Amino acid sequence: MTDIRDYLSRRAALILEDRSLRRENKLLQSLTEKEAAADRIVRYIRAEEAVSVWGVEIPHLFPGMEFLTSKSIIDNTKIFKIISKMPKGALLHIHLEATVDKKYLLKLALREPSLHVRTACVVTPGNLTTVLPEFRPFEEAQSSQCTSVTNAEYPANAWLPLYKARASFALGGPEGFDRWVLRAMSIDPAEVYDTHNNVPKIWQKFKDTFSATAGLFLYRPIFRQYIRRFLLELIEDGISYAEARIDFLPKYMFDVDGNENVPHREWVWDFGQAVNEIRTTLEEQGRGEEFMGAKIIYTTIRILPPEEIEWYLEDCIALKQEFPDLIAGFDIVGDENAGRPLTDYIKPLLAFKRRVEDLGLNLPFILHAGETLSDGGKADNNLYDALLLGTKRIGHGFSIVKHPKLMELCRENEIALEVCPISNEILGLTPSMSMHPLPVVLNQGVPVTLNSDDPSVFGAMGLSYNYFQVLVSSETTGLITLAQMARDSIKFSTLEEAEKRRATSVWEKRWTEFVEELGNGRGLP
Ligand SMILES: O=c1[nH]cnc2c1ncn2[C@@H]1O[C@H](CO)[C@@H](O)[C@H]1O
Repeated sequence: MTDIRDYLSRRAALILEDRSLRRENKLLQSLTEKEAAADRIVRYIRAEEAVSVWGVEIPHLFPGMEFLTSKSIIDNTKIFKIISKMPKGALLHIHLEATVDKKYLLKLALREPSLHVRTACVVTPGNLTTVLPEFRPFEEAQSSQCTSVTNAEYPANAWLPLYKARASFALGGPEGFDRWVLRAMSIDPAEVYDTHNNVPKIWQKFKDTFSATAGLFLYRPIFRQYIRRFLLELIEDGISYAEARIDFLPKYMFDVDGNENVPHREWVWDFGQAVNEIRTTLEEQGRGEEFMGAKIIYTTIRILPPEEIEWYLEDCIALKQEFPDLIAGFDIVGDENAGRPLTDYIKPLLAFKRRVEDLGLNLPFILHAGETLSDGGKADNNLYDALLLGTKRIGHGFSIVKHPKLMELCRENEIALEVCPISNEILGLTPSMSMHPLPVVLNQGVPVTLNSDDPSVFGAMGLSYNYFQVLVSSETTGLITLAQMARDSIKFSTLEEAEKRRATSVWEKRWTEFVEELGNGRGLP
């Protein structure tokens, strides 16, 4: 092979062969002119911004770098503005407790006179960043001789009315109180990249954000408004359907009377009500096509002793029977490195599978697995169990690239990965998107959907930031790859076939409008 033309054609053939498993390959062979133009435009702008935005040496920037230090830069890029307008299909991996903007959540809380707050010790300048607020409602205001958690006389764990504790907060007044609470409910760059820069430490902080939020989230008047806001936030970012994981480990939430007595069926009921209301509102505005609804993936946490999981599995089945359109599947969540592996639960999980089959329910496992750096450890091995248990999709599957056989299984049996790029970076699995295993998975032809996991904790609202990080960190990946993932998000959802057809055709219509706008320049920032 010494002839240059011969060399170049063999080179092109080799590249084509190398990429032949990629799922967008078929699409690429049959692009409309407008799609091809939109793809070229995005590639052009990306290349230009790789130099003008990300080519700066001091401070060292690069596309796909740490999210929290680059977010304000991302916000101002043309690529981000374009991606924000793209229709995204379905969002299949999101933990409801970590979705709604925390400032909005705090605003909701401050409107609730029955809410109280407490801390495990006096809050001081020295412990401000580590002491967590805990919230809960009481029917009658609780009184204490002391009105402030910052007062040296504050008795540990004494409940104070929220508005009093806020007004009397000595470390910056009400604004200081808000800063303290918001900080406890989210993660900041100094924690991710400095004080908590490894997996166990950042998981500790991550779990604290859920503890700080729990008392607000699990208060019914807030819960109801929270779900509405969650749905509106999705729709705002071009997402038309979601399967949200909810942690059902607490058996009750607090009701408006301050009693902890609202059972799970009421949570699901409230969720369904919110979905219906948002649907009606959008239909009234002539925007009905933007929203196909939302479902719940029932989850419990991998700290649960195996003998206790049966109650939750039965609970999940009962909820599915009562709300067949709202319960999408079952999962066990939490830190896979620290918590129990799936093997601890095999017996009850197999029994659940049999029960579900006998009852003729459509209630699949949709399991977290392989969200880890380990190779052959218990968290990595969860992948074997998730697949053997017949998981419909895999939550994360970060470590699957170490297992060619498992990738083959996912490809052959069409088991999609729910990839959460920003989550993986912030939770310490990769220093940047350039090191993320996503390209390996894509090149192996494994179906992938992109997801946000815990957007309000990571400060990455919607899906656009995750789409952005993926698009800018690979030159193979283009707009058409993202389109494939968006299509796949509908295909691998638990929607019924007829609903999928409808969702896909609406998506196609919005996609066509999107590429046309890009092609004719109107959609350009
Ligand atoms: O990326 C994740 N992997 C595993 N568990 C998670 C992740 N994000 C959130 N949670 C867990 O989900 C529960 C709330 O639904 C929380 O317990 C949180 O730790």
